[in-house]
Amino acid sequence: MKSAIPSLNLPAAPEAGGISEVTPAEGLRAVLDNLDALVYVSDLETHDLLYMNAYGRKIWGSIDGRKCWEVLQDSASPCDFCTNHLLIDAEGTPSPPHIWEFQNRLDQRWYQCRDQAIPWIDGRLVRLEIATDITERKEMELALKEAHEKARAAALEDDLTGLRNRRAFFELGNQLLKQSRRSGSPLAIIMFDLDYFKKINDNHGHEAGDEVLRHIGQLLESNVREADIAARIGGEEFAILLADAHAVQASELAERLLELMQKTPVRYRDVRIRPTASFGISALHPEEPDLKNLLARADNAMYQSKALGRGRVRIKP
Ligand SMILES: Nc1nc2c(ncn2[C@@H]2O[C@H](COP(=O)(O)OP(=O)(O)OP(=O)(O)O)[C@@H](O)[C@H]2O)c(=O)[nH]1
Repeated sequence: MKSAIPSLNLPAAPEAGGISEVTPAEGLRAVLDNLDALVYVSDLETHDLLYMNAYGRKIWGSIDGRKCWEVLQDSASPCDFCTNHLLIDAEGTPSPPHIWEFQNRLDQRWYQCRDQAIPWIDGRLVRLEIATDITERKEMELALKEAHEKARAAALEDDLTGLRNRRAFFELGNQLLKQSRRSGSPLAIIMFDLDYFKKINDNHGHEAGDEVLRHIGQLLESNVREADIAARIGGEEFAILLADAHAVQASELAERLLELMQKTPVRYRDVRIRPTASFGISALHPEEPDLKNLLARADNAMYQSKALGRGRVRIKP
């Protein structure tokens, strides 16, 4: 006895009497309805759903007289991410399959979709989508990406103050410097070192010193703009890169920080500590090779502040 559809390897149907013969359509339906993937066909223009296999109907329900965006997305209009326009070229001939990944709004699962324009049984071109659930892989990828971003953020942050660390200062600072050179906008730097910090540690303990450093971190966080880069670049050394600013603006900010250090003492147990710092300011030269150079000038100015008695601001143009 021969099978009715040998290419589908279906069981042979009896030729006469008994059970009716298996048609090619039934055979294809058996294959499509047992696939572990969504398969659907919709009209490229009207978005009417013409076919959806059992996998899809089980998740998204019946397709009768409904559009793909109603069934698959519960939307009131075509999806803004619809790929129909990518499936045929300007002459109206089918383009190569378009493969993409997205998260379905209704079941919140991730799918890899393979979209293609194919000739339908009545001759018109229609959209065929085959979508495979890739949620587990996607979740693993997203978790890995998140862990990677967290690790990177931690590697660029100073644990004690929450400011950028030295590495981040140079990494981000050099980017900002290049950007400023390209756009021709000014860039200024403030560098400061706390005065007689060793005495704070010696007199009140290391924990009190840490509290002072944290306090300085908060002062910087609340006084620099989003575009600026504030960092702790050494034990009691800080630097701020000020985007789109000249030395005079940097100097004004430094004076304000010095004043705030005096006005808002650090409370540690029963003592109030009023730290001061020596500030050095500089600004980007048109031919500045890198951030190291700019920082070296600010460092030089900072040492002048120390030499002149500390608790002051010096500019080295
Ligand atoms: N509490 C605390 N102290 C630190 C930290 N990092 C560095 N220090 C201390 O900072 C002090 C720096 O001392 P010095 O380099 O002599 O400088 P200074 O006492 O501030 O004196 P001048 O800079 O000359 O005004 C040292 O005692 C370091 O141990 C830190 O993370 N926490």
